[in-house]
Amino acid sequence: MKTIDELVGEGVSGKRVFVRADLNVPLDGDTITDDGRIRAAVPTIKKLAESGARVVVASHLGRPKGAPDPQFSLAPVARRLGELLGTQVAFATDTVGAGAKATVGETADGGVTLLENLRFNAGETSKDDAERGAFADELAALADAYVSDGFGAVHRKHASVYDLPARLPHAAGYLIATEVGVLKKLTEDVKRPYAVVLGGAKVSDKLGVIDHLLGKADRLLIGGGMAYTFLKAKGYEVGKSLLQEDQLPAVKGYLERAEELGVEFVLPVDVLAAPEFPDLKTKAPANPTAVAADAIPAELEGLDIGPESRKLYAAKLADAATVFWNGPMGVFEHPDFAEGTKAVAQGLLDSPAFTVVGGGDSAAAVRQLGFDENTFGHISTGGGASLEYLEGKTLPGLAALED
Ligand SMILES: Nc1ncnc2c1ncn2[C@@H]1O[C@H](COP(=O)(O)OP(=O)(O)O)[C@@H](O)[C@H]1O
Ligand SMILES: O=C(OP(=O)(O)O)[C@H](O)COP(=O)(O)O
Repeated sequence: MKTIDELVGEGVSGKRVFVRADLNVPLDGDTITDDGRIRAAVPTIKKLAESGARVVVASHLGRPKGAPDPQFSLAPVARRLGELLGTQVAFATDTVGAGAKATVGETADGGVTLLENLRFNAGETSKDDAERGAFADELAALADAYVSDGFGAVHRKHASVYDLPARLPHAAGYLIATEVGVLKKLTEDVKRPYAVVLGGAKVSDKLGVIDHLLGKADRLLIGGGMAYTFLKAKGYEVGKSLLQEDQLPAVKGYLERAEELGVEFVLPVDVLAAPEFPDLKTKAPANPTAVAADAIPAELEGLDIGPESRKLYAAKLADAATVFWNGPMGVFEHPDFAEGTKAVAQGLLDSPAFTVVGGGDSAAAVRQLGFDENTFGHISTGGGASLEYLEGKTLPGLAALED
């Protein structure tokens, strides 16, 4: 895999260099609520601009349906990127159309242009190779070289991630190198005890990784929406909590295998529950009740781990040597359900463990809850991508960079 330094060493001055970044940031209207992914993209863009390249940056944002949709425009991101780079970032109003061609054509040596959302084009995410390839051809016409730096999207077989590097001289950017370097350590020479904390809401995406982690980790701490499928698998009632009914047999299998292998599963002993999912806009008080995890009343929904579980999870992190954490412990966006996630973040800070936090929401949670991100070993910009890497899967966007 060629590095960006090698590419720059070959000379990029005056060349159009396409940077596939992951600038998929959370937005409230057109206000960016967490700019971590934009900041993570800066070193690569800066290096190329300082080397005289005409930098063409592209990303997806959210999941629009293959056509322009103003709520997913990257315009606010262009403004923020410009502030962070300390330069004007030209924004193309489309991705490969007349607007993009004109804006890229006007980009000076050392200048930066951001294209509009890649996913405004059906070809970007198409499952049809020819349709994706045709879109990749249009993207390739805008550039002379390609730098892959959108780690959060390298697990996607999308045109800009997978097909475009085959059409241009290509290299891996600084973010890809950092992310892969840290995750590699977790797959190769992990220091033990190795604890993995899993939570969040993308339950079916994440259950698969447990199968793999059973052979790697010493301890698995389960919280967030996925905890309830485990509690149910143990025969407990979970009321109105998030439940992945079809995964119950698999989860029962994980619990049995863990016992055979001597891997410790840590599940909540109590949860904070409420009759309704909280209003995340008004943040109106939700009046949660702490209830035992083996008897959640039928009319309640578990929305965070409870106070006893917070102590338990902190204790299980205190003597770990390595921790990987993906997914918040509760609906942290509402203050009534943020304490579990805070307790895990604090537990990691109090522990001597080398800590990797992965995932868009997990990283945002750490920052939004007031923690200094620099005190964590590594905050990954990719949730799904880091989990799939740890699973040992071939990530399309990384495979495409190999020659
Ligand atoms: N008990 C729960 N029930 C429903 N949603 C939950 C629960 N716990 C956490 N969540 C939600 O999970 C979301 C984050 O999940 P996910 O996208 O899987 O994490 P990440 O982006 O870090 O990989 C948050 O928006 C949070 O509100
Ligand atoms: O937010 C992302 O992934 P993550 O929530 O797994 O960290 C990436 O930008 C990928 O987005 P996608 O899951 O819509 O392909």
